[in-house]
Amino acid sequence: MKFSTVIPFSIIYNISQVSRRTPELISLSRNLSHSSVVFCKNKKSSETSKYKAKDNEHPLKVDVPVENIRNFSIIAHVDHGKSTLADRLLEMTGAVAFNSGHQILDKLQVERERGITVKAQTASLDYSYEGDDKVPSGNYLLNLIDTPGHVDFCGEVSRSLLASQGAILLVDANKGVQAQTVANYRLAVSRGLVVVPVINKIDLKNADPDRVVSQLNKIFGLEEDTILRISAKLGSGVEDVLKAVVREIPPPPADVSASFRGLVFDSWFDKYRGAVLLIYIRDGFLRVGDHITSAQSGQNYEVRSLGLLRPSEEPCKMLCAGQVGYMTCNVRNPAEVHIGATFHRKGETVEQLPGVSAATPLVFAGVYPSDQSQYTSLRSALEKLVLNDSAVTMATDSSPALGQGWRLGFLGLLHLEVFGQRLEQEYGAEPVMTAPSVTYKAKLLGAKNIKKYGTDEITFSNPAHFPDVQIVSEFYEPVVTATIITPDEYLGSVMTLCLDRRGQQISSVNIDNDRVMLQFLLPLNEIIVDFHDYIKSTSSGYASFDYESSGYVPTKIVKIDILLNGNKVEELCTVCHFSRAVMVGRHLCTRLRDLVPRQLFQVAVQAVVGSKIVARENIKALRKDVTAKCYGGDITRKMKLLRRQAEGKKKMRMIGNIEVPKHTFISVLKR
Ligand SMILES: Nc1nc2c(ncn2[C@@H]2O[C@H](COP(=O)(O)OP(=O)(O)OP(=O)(O)O)[C@@H](O)[C@H]2O)c(=O)[nH]1
Repeated sequence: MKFSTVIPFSIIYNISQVSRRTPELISLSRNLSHSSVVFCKNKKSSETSKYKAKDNEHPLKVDVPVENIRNFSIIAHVDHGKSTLADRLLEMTGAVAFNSGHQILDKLQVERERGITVKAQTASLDYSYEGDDKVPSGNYLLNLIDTPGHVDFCGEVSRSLLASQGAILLVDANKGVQAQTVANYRLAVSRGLVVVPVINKIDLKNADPDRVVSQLNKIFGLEEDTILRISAKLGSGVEDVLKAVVREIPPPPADVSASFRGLVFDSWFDKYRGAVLLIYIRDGFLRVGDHITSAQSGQNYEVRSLGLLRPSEEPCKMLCAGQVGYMTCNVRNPAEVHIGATFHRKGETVEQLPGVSAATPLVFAGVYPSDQSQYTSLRSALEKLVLNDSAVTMATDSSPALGQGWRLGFLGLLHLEVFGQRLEQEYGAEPVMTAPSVTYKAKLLGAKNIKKYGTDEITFSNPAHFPDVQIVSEFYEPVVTATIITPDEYLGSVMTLCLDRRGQQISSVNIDNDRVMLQFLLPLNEIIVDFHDYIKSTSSGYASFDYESSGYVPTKIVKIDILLNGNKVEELCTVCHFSRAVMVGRHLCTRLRDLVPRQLFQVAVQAVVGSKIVARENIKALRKDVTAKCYGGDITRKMKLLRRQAEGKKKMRMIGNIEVPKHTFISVLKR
């Protein structure tokens, strides 16, 4: 069977001008052996590409039918070698030169600094397959998506899988199956993807691939002969991965002859072109100049540019069914972009493609400009960054101390940290980020209160919105099911840590001779700040941890108010479990004692729950030496001066109002 056919662009264009849905066109396009990929190449890439133009008269070529396209993601636990494998695949397929640099797809500064992937990246690769009993030889177009491994970026993995029919599941030959391996495998299988299991780092001295094979077999039921063994670093066995992708992963279920349907699964902002959308063409084709509509918002656009990522942008005039590429259509307002939206041709009605359900944010933090004059520029930076990181939710908020700002929702603490770092590095913004919190629920008492709020259950993440306990029958807090895989020897300390954090054990399974997989139900509030660090330090870095949201459970939470000299400071209040109130109160009081500037009189810092004071610190008074002018003389003279000073201070304390500078609030509120 011959796949490559060259069609002058003008023919395709003219046919489609007549009518896209006529039976003639459908049969013609089928006869053209699924003329699915039409793209132009710039001079440089056409030299390196395996798809050499058959004539130089026209820059457009038709190659690679849908049957020869493979869309796949690389999924794994953190640091199991996804980006390294992606580099090797790019090199072996000629997309980049050999040894062109480390981690080509980790483009962000934050990724290079931290050595982790935080953003899924796409690359289209050309691969010439020799053929076997299952698939014929030919030129294949492989669309690879390198995904992040950390649990906080699972939203990226989830979106990447939307545009994939298969996934390479990478497992470290030394560390074996880890918590995120389990989570990613389950996610891929639940989406109906074909999983290609690959054991990486077999070159390591203490690699034990046989043990990993038995783990994969025990946990996922994967057969030994389907598991590949490679060293992504050295490149050994990587060719087999390419072959397995072509052999095992099915082509996209695309219909070239149907009306155009495309799914937006990622986007970023370009200051010249507006929003750049990463689109998976499910059916039909899309050309520059086409008029399209977003099924989600009903808004119309004209396609300004199209292209493939190889891995840098390579413009083309057309994208066809099965392909993954980028598109710009002069979207200036980032809020118009909906990840998971289906695009179709203007005036047509199509069935929407299944999108992604929005990731549920678990951790919330306030973001405020350090100066209100920077409000507009910070808003624009936030909107652009949220466009690139659609797992973040954004709602306006205000604080008496920090002014107008936003309350942002994140998938975890690392996500929050990375977002703050990207804001600074990519947009030069230096906002104030407040301490993270979670969303609580409160069931209301009495018909009057239910009528007042319009509901019998209110939710709040901002401690300032904590309802009056008199009107609440029950509080609820979010919990997660945590999966922890740890070596036997650390089992005791890991379990102690979980129980300390109010955890309830669900299960414990031995996954091999020296590793245990634990499942715990843990309150989210207990793990958002430092749980991951503690797990790593109690297990010398060997245990891995992953979690998924498990709804809400009844709880006893209290609001801690902070009083300065008897006056309540609303912005400093916080919410915690009643058993932690004394500890949290003490911590806040100590911080304030060190941060609030000393006054001429002593100031009491108190942490109060309801009417009970749970912690107190004193900020000592500034002492003026009123006896400085008394050289020698009678002691009673000195005593008189000191007595007068003490009386004055007492008066001041009664009427004195403390001036707390803004930076003190910022230091206490921020993490
Ligand atoms: N010895 C050896 N080291 C490897 C191999 N593959 C990757 N590494 C190393 O493992 C570390 C992590 O590799 P990455 O490719 O960044 O891992 P990753 O899965 O992309 O990491 P995240 O995206 O942050 O989850 C790097 O130091 C790599 O050099 C291999 O086959 N052998």
